[in-house]
Amino acid sequence: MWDEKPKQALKWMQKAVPLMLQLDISPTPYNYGIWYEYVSNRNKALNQLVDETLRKLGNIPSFLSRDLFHEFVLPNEFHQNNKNQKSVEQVANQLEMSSIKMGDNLSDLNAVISKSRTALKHSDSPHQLNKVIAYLDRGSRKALEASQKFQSDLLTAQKDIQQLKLELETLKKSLDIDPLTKLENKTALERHLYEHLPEAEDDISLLILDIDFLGRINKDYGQRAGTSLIRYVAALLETLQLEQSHIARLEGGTFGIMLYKSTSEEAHNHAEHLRHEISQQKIRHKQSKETIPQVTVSIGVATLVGKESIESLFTRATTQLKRAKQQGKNCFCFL
Ligand SMILES: Nc1nc2c(ncn2[C@@H]2O[C@H](COP(=O)(O)OP(=O)(O)OP(=O)(O)O)[C@@H](O)[C@H]2O)c(=O)[nH]1
Repeated sequence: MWDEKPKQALKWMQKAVPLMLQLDISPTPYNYGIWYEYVSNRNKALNQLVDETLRKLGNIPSFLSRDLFHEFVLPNEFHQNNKNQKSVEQVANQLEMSSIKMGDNLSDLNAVISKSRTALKHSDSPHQLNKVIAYLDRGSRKALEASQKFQSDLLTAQKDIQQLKLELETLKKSLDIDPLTKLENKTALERHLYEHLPEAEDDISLLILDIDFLGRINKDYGQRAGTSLIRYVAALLETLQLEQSHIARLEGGTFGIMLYKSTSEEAHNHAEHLRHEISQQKIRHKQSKETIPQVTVSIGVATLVGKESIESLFTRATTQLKRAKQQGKNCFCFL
């Protein structure tokens, strides 16, 4: 996508934008990049993935746009600047050098063996035979040393590869974690929802839970107290977590809870359970030791229906949360 002529670039852009509008694709920088590349039709793997995802899900989820963009659209130079990419390249280069050396040493050993064979045909005295044996001995010892060195290079490469794998895993995880509460973030929750979508049979629910009057708590007790409260609620939600569920902090004092393999009735019961448990907490302000007036939450619940999109599920749960707030808070609403 980086070195075509302006006329060609304009042509592709003019093709990409109407297609995005037609398919109702959000106009994000990631999506522009992906659809530009898509209409250029030069990356079969990308086009296949996009077509398949559209067929299955009806749109391209935001986390997937990001992944596709990084995998297919970013220029190679970017990847080469990437630290992990560089480390992998280094390991591959070292392995390549070791294997070339090992190849050379094996060819040397082959030459020694073949020369020894020829010499053997003409060796009719113990003295000559001794010379051939000594020659073979030297050759095989050299090959043995080379193979030991190769083995140790392989072990080092294995260690480096394991380390890189760990680093990548940690990096991947950190992208999905909310630093404030250590719960997962919205991207991770969306990922879980999309993962469960193919087998969903109206048994996925989304609860959006929001701490009531957080602004007032911030004002009365200070921002730090408000933030501690967010962490407190996060920890409590984790302890009350159902087995088949995922919890994430979406933003501020708002959390998303996805329940899978549970009926809408179970989702309503869980929402009520969470609301009740939180309202029963006696929370003290750390500095003044004063008990904070009852902390409550409002919850919006929506259960996935038919071929509904995740975006629509979020919208419906948010609408229900708004209703709960309007109905006086400390309650849950569903549709
Ligand atoms: N302490 C703290 N406050 C935050 C954080 N993120 C957002 N907020 C605050 O949370 C408050 C949320 O305000 P609103 O959405 O108006 O809601 P509210 O005051 O909780 O009132 P209701 O939701 O209507 O009950 C705002 O004052 C934000 O500044 C955070 O990380 N820490």
